[in-house]
Amino acid sequence: MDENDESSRDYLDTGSGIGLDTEHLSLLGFRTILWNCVTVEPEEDEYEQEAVSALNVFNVSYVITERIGAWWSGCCFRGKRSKTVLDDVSFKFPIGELTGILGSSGSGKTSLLDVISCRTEGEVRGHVFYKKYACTKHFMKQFGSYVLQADRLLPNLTVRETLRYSAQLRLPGSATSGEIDKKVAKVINEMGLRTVADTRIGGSMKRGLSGGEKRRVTIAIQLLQEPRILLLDEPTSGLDSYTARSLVSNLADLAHQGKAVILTIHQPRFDIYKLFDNVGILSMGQVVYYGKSNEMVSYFTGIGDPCPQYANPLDYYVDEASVDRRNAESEQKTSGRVKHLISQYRESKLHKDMVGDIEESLIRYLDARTQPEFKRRKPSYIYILKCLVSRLMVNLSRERTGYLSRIFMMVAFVPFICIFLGRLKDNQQSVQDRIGLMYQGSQVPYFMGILLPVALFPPLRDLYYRECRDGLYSTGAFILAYTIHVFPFQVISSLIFSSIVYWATGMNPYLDRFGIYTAVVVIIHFCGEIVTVGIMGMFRSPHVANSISTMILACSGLFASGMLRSLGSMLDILKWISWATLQKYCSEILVVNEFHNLNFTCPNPGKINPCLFTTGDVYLDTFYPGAVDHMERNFGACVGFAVGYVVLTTLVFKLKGIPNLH
Ligand SMILES: Nc1ncnc2c1ncn2[C@@H]1O[C@H](COP(=O)(O)OP(=O)(O)OP(=O)(O)O)[C@@H](O)[C@H]1O
Repeated sequence: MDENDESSRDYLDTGSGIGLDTEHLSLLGFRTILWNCVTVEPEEDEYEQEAVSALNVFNVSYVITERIGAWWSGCCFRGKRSKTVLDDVSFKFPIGELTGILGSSGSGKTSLLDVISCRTEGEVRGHVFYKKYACTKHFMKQFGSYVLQADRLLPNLTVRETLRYSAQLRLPGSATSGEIDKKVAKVINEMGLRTVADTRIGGSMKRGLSGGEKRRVTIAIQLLQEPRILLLDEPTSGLDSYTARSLVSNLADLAHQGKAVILTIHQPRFDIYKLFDNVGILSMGQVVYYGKSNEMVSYFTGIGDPCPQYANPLDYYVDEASVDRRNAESEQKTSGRVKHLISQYRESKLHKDMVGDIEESLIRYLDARTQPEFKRRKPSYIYILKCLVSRLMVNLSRERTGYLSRIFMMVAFVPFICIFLGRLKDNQQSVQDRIGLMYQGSQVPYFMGILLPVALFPPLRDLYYRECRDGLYSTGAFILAYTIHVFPFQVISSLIFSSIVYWATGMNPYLDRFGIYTAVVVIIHFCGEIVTVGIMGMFRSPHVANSISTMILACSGLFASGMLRSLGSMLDILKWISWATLQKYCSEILVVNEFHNLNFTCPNPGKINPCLFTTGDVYLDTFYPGAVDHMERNFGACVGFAVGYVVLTTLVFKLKGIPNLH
């Protein structure tokens, strides 16, 4: 799904609004709501001042299409089936209050947050509006924040650095360094991170923050842009009960400062329950209870299901709302009970009053509907690029293994090449040795270019997915920043590699030829990395990217280099394909660079060991005819490939879109 595809919430945002007014209440069931797009800042409007203002979710259903059977069966109708994830649910989330959404696994909690934040993958019906504003993707990007279940943070940055870089990307371009620092200090205090502000985040290999502190950092990042709506998917998962309580208490404080804070949670302790202003219990995509937390027990008691003494009400009622699927009999029994609870809630005064309230708000929303002007003054492209490059550099500089492997991994291959080939001579056998050496020169840098991103790119990609979804920067800026940050390392490692291999094996001893060899190694190394990154935009698994990229390298080495088999004797189709490979051009450059103007000795001319190649040019005329005259063309093609791969990688990431991360 395209991140910028506003039409995915088409039920909210098309048309002119002509003819829709309060008399059209009968239209409450319709799918498309319209508004006039005028430029009003939310604070400036009296509608904003009203105590009834809230985030409203009205009659929302969410249906996804899931594939069944083998992957190829998805292309015909029979291979798919629809699943109703949320079925006609309504909520009124008051501003300034903390709401907990509970339910057993698969009850639709995360899906509800997905719908509110416009991150859905299926068909959504119903209305989501905040005061008089439709909650479109644009609106949510500007005024809402969604804290996902997983913390996607760079492990080598400190808390302060993480927040500082995020602030640079999030705050208006006009924000000064002092303002950014102030903002960062504020959220550090708000989330209770003062004592760990200068501690590294840490990762699986190197310990840093605790799980609870990482959650706080993730939330703090979202607070930087002062959202009005804060959604959190299981913020307490994996935390001990004390840490979970203190986190929820923080969230309650934030809500009471005037935000609508909604979090999903599995089974909170009683002291967490007391922190919620409102509680919603979902089951099978429907609502079992939604209302004030302190009225929940009396509601259930009223419908004949009192909470046993000493039981935690949330535990008890979430259990009551769960379906036991261990066997058919218990499934039938428990699902009957849950259906009864759902229908009782739908018939309850509590639900009817809330729906009545939302309908009233909907009429007012329809009358006053408008959208705030989306005029977030983003930082300039150059500023964003500088910030991204700087963050990548700092992150890499803190990771010794990654940093050293960027410089020395290719060099580790040098001894094998030198020991295997030894020092080149100028006899007939050295023709074969030279070809072997050129082949290594065209393969090793590419292969090393594959290995590095397989290990180092995935966490950066995850961070990009989150930040790009939050609208902080474009795909192009990310790929360019990545390219800029790896390029110096590629030049350095290629230079070390070529300096040793070139002089130790005794290739053509001219500085200009050494320069050409090095330049080709840099280009090949660069292309190997960027192609792999592009494939990782297509496939989530780094191992798949590794395999595909290695296969591309092996195949193009086979039929495009001319070093394993003469190009002239190959099938025409393979010859044509070879024109579309980097290997063809860089191999020609390497071979000409080494063989042109080279003389070979011929010990017994005309007798045994017939002298096939008296000079390197004879070899070139035989196997690479015309290559000497194509040096500029071939160089141009290699540079073109490098630039083309960057563009292609950006396109792949853009077209593939951002997966629905949780
Ligand atoms: N994009 C999707 N594709 C397939 N199934 C989906 C999708 N989104 C939601 N579902 C299904 O909808 C149901 C509700 O999922 P959801 O993630 O909202 O549940 P949840 O209550 O958050 O569960 P948990 O507590 O385990 O995270 C599940 O059965 C899930 O498999």
